[in-house]
Amino acid sequence: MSGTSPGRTLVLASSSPRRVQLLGMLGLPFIQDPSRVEEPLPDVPPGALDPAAWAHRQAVRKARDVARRHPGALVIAADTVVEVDGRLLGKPRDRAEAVAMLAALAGREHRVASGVAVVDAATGREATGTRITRVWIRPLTQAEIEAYVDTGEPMDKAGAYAIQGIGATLVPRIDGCYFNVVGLPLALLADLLAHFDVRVLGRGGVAATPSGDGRP
Ligand SMILES: Cc1cn([C@H]2C[C@H](O)[C@@H](COP(=O)(O)OP(=O)(O)OP(=O)(O)O)O2)c(=O)[nH]c1=O
Repeated sequence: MSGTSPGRTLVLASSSPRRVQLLGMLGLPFIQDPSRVEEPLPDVPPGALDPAAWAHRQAVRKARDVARRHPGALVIAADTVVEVDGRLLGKPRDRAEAVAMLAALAGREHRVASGVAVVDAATGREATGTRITRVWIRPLTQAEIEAYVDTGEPMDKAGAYAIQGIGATLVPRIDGCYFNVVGLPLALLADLLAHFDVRVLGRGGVAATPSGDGRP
């Protein structure tokens, strides 16, 4: 068992199978306990919400919520939103919304913002951060959009696509962390965990030192 201090429980505050899989890749033992406190995106004019600030706020809310149930644990939460033309896109509510989101993203670049929060339930100490990845989606015909929505893949994904699935065929290019798009930026997470002396590669393997609160 690499990394965690003896007796320290790591809790992933997420219902996302992608986040479970990504955290599992790091080889740190953890348990899953999803939070239900995520706020719906408010209906505000374009540009009114900063995507990274929104994702950060939701990640902190989720982590604090679950930390209350796990005294002594280190709790990890994340949140992911897509931003295009100053509008934030979460998960589509229905098929029509998924089609509209994909039409808005087709043939251009957009941004994916994820916030990550690690909360020490024993002390209340928090390490948090955000990452933004630029993603290009190729031009799509209406028939392609409908066919993609028919696969069912878009429905539980921010922006109505999954870069890790069939959606990979829509994305010719990204600039930034791939794992950020899937929902859990692993390089950032490793830096945040190091603030609590949890090291993916063992002592000295992660650059950050366990000082400061890790805020961006
Ligand atoms: C853009 C994109 C998003 N997503 C997913 C990641 C997130 O699971 C989801 C965004 O929704 P979130 O609200 O961030 O997360 P969630 O509700 O799925 O899970 P939880 O709050 O319990 O942690 O979109 C992909 O899987 N692939 C992609 O390419």
